[in-house]
Amino acid sequence: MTPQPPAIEVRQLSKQFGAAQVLSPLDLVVPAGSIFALVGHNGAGKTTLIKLLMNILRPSAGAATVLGQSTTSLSSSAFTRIGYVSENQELPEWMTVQGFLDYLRPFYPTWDESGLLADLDLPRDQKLKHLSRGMRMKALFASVLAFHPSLILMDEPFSGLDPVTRDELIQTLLGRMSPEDELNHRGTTILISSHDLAEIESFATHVAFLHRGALLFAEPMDTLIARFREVTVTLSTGETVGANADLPADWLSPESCGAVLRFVHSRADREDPEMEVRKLLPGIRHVESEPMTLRTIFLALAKANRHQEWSRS
Ligand SMILES: Nc1ncnc2c1ncn2[C@@H]1O[C@H](COP(=O)(O)OP(=O)(O)OP(=O)(O)O)[C@@H](O)[C@H]1O
Repeated sequence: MTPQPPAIEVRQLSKQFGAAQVLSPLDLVVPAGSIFALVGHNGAGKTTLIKLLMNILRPSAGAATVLGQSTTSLSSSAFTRIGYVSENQELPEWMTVQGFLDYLRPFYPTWDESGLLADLDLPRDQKLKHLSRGMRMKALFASVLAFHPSLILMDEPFSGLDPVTRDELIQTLLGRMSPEDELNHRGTTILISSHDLAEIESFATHVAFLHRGALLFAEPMDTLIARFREVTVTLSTGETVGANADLPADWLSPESCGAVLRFVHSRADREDPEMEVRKLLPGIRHVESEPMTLRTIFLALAKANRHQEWSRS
């Protein structure tokens, strides 16, 4: 089987607004068929990256392709294969939900909205301007899922939604993704930015972490989860780890209090953390290492980066 080209390929893409460098030159590959999560603090550059991919913004330097076409020259037929959902999207407020779908239908040869309004429990005759936040997001999902896009870019689609609505949207999204077929045509690719890390961890296949406009990592979710462990070391009575101890760089945010040392191991896939600790530190009484969630990994990385930035300044 021939390998599929990536759904998105970004090469040294950067963005400046005036003198402010909002995205540093970054490289990113989003495999076809993946559900790729983009995470990062407020202001990290997630929306800017998604807007560059949609050609809503022009890059300051570098280039990107989506579905094999350069973002700066996306054809109208490419847009019939790309869905875009953003929390801040403007809608034709005067239209009803059904009127909105009727308006969009002629633009998309692959349109099929059957069952969508029922699945999303959307009132077809209600005007968009009278919809609640959750209902608006459902209407947007319906308008995108109806044309079966090959690629969906989603910017914070779950922000401010209650857990039931979020779950309904995720189930509808996953239920309507096209699977890989017998000819090895990859199914739908989703790039999604979100602060809802527990939700993201439950269904994303890949994750990229943007920090102040720089890409810290991008990798499959399972390798990321395998890489990180929270380690607690209890030393024998009388032993301590000094504040200036020379600990490995991949032991993040080490904190010691008396005979207890805690840190986050960021390369636990390479070496068993318990064995490594026993080799490097004398007088160990007990070592415990716990798996981490995407949320706790994100918090540990944020803390480690903050610490690095402070110690550089
Ligand atoms: N048009 C603009 N002009 C100037 N600065 C901008 C513009 N758009 C975004 N920025 C700045 O770019 C940075 C990145 O913003 P962006 O919206 O991409 O971040 P984000 O990661 O999506 O944040 P959030 O999670 O809060 O949505 C911010 O510092 C923002 O103030």
